[in-house]
Amino acid sequence: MKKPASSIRREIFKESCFYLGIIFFFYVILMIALLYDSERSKAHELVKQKNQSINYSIDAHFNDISTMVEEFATTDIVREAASLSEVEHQQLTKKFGIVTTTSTRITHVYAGYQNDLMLIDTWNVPDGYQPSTRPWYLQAIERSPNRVTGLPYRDVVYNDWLFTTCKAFTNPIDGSQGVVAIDSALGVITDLLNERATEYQSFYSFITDSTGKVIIHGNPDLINHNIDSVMDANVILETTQGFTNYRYAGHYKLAFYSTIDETGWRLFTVIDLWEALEPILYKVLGNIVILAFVALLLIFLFSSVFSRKIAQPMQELFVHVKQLIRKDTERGRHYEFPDNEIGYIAREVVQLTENELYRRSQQLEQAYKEINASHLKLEKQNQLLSEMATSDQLTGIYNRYKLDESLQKEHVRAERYERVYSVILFDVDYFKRINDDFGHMVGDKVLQELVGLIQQGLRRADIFGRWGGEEFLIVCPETNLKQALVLAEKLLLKVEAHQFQYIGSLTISLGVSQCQPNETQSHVLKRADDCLYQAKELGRNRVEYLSKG
Ligand SMILES: Nc1nc2c(ncn2[C@@H]2O[C@H](COP(=O)(O)OP(=O)(O)OP(=O)(O)O)[C@@H](O)[C@H]2O)c(=O)[nH]1
Repeated sequence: MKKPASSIRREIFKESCFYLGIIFFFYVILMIALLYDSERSKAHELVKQKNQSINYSIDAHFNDISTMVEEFATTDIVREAASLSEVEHQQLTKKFGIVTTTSTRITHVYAGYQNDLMLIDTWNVPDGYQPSTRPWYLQAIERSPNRVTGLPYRDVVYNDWLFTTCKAFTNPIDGSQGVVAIDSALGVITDLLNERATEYQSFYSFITDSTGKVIIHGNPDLINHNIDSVMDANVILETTQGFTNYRYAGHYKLAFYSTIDETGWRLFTVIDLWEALEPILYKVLGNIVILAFVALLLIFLFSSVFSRKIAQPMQELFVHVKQLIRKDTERGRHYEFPDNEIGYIAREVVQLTENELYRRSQQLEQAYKEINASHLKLEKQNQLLSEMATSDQLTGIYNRYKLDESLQKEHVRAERYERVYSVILFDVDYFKRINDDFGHMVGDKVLQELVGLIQQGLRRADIFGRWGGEEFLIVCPETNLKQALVLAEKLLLKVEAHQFQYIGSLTISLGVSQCQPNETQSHVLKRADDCLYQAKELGRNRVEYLSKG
């Protein structure tokens, strides 16, 4: 039986690998999609939260300052200061100073008047300083009765960027105008902007004013530039807040922008999109490793389970059938096929195979018996043939051919060992008459009866055969003439005394001779024949011999 090219176990392993590979592939795709969505949402959420937190802080900051400015703008001593005395000026300046020192976020609190009176907390106003010409004063007058919040300008003393919140008012005494203002340092806001979101290294924020001009940015060179110089793309910021993606300096950015209510500024919070999505790669790789391990485990599990359930019974069946076909009597361990379709098929196949083998072995056995029988028959026929070749058909004793052969052997043996043997040649007297009187059939019966009678008087070692017609020869090994004569006489008397069926009595004549040294067997026979002839001549029913042997 040809060995199968593959095995069920291998097939199961291959199929498990294939299908689990497909599941693995789709799972990885799904995982990437889900992770992408989750990481993207997380990044969106974080950027938005951070943006809103900064927005609230800045808004709160300017809200406090605006409240103070509003309060100062309605306070009598502030509004009327241009009409008041130096002492009252000092009182107001002192008040401004207290506010400045109690709040770290406030740099200066001051008021400028139409008559160029300048009252400020700690700063020594230089001679000739005209507040009414300063941008903060002019803007506040221009926007009056509204407040101006967060007007950026560069501090003349420290060259720092400051934000002024200011509001114009009218002196109720003389109707002149004035502006009260509070400065807050850029540092307060940049500190807020620079607070990093721990998750993302690329995180930063910047602020533009309502016209799109950059007013606060980590890179000071970009301040006062249009938003176009910060973003490659022309982002249309029509809504008050939202997400935007853009490319800047070769990096994809994710940004959330919102409007700071108090100032009308736009606050942008930005991260590198790659940094947001990078964890996906590591998570996917990590998951792939875990999943590959799980997949291998599952493959191993599936293979072993299916192998046990399907492959093992089939393999056992394969081995079983192979053993049956090879007539391997040394069966392996006993295996109980499962009680399912496979087991059913296996048992049927085993049964069929065993039946077929039994049928074949029966056939073989039958063929073997037939061969044996014909062999026996042949042997019998051979034996018969051999018997026919050496036996006389009528009497069953040795024929002439066998007698010749036996005599020759005995002659050689006697010569070699210097031993003696004798021969007795005898013939039925007047046998022709028996044939004539009783018929040939009776003659045959008489010859058979005579042979039986003679055999009774011989030794086992004597060789007895039919010499021809009604003439018989006895070869007596280790027997000298004297002993042979005794035997011949005995046989003579025995035949004479016997009553034959159909014919009654008959006689025989015998010629006896003993082998002499250096003569041939023919000589021995010739002498016996001569003696027989002589016995016939001398009246029959007698034994004759020559005295020399
Ligand atoms: N029934 C029968 N007769 C045989 C057989 N062989 C030889 N004979 C007969 O035996 C007879 C022998 O006759 P003869 O040779 O004249 O000798 P005899 O009649 O015995 O006379 P003597 O030998 O001289 O006593 C013949 O008639 C043969 O035909 C045989 O196998 N069966």
